[in-house]
Amino acid sequence: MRYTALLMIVTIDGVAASGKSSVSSGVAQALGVPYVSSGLLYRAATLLGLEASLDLHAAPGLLTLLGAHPVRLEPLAGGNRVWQGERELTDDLHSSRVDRGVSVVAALPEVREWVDAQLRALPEPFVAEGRDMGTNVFPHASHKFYLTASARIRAERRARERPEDVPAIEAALQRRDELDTVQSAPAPDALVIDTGPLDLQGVIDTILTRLP
Ligand SMILES: Nc1ncnc2c1ncn2[C@@H]1O[C@H](COP(=O)(O)OP(=O)(O)O)[C@@H](O)[C@H]1O
Ligand SMILES: Nc1ccn([C@H]2C[C@H](O)[C@@H](COP(=O)(O)OP(=O)(O)O)O2)c(=O)n1
Repeated sequence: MRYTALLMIVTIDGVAASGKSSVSSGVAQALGVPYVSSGLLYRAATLLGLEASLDLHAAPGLLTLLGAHPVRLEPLAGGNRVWQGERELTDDLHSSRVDRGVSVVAALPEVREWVDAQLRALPEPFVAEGRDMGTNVFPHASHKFYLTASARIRAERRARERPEDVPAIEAALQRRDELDTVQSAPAPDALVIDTGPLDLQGVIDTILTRLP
């Protein structure tokens, strides 16, 4: 573990499927700290809302559900896990159904407050990834990064994890980029990295060389 990682928050934001969680996991493992995948909490709220047949545009029903059956994020360096009581939700959070609904849920200010409160309660140090880690949730973070890549490249990468073909995934990513625009601006002090020409280790190394 790097000694200097002991009191740091590193934020890695970016667009959908730009590599945030894979890169954060690699950086966190190199630093010997956990990483925190904020999108999983938005995905968990979406999954539970869908399972309960709730209107995803209506915050009160969702918050009542989340209050009655609390969700817990387990921020491990190798991969985050999400629990609702004894039930592990992790494997159900990356379906196309959740992909389609999550931007609607993430646009609700009350749900954003629910997520932010859980994130701010986590003990430092960690690497946090999402859309607004460097702008809204941890503006005081010591090191901030923002990942981009073209929609086609992101769709090609994600096609390896989803049953749909590349054009369908690309269209869905572009739709979600638009819906997520409000909370997805890079922090002014973030280093923007185009991951298109880089492999995963290349992105991780680009970040690690900028950390103390
Ligand atoms: N630079 C890269 N080069 C090639 N594949 C990548 C790169 N970054 C991420 N990937 C792959 O792209 C997919 C999406 O990455 P992921 O980390 O899930 O993105 P995000 O968390 O931004 O949605 C994964 O299969 C991952 O292994
Ligand atoms: N800090 C965050 C993290 C995610 N979100 C929203 C935006 C995304 O559409 C969903 C899911 O995010 P996640 O990072 O898990 O998904 P992608 O891998 O980027 O497709 O949640 C957000 O609004 N703010």
